[in-house]
Amino acid sequence: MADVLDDGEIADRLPDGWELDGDEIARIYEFDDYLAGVAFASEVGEISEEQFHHPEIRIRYEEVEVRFTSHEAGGVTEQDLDMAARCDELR
Ligand SMILES: C[C@H](O)[C@H](O)[C@H]1CNC2=NC(N)=NC(=O)C2=N1
Repeated sequence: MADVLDDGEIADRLPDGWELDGDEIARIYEFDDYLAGVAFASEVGEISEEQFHHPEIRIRYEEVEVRFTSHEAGGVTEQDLDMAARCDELR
């Protein structure tokens, strides 16, 4: 099982635009219209299934919030940081 990172390690390595919120990392992506956000959420779902590491995704009008944590490990791990970078690459 992956090791949980401490707040300092996370702060040092969190990609721009992401924030640490408790035992999760989160980012809100903005879009010009609702369906662009829906399409992005679907792409996030696809890479999450590929990596078998799944976020909470909240789709709102013109924005999508993505939140990662490693449930089994009980906090933020390398996998979460990796998935954050992968989500950013979709933009
Ligand atoms: C049984 C467990 O849910 C699976 O091993 C995977 C599925 N996707 C997952 N996603 C996330 N974010 N954390 C997990 O610990 C996790 N575990």
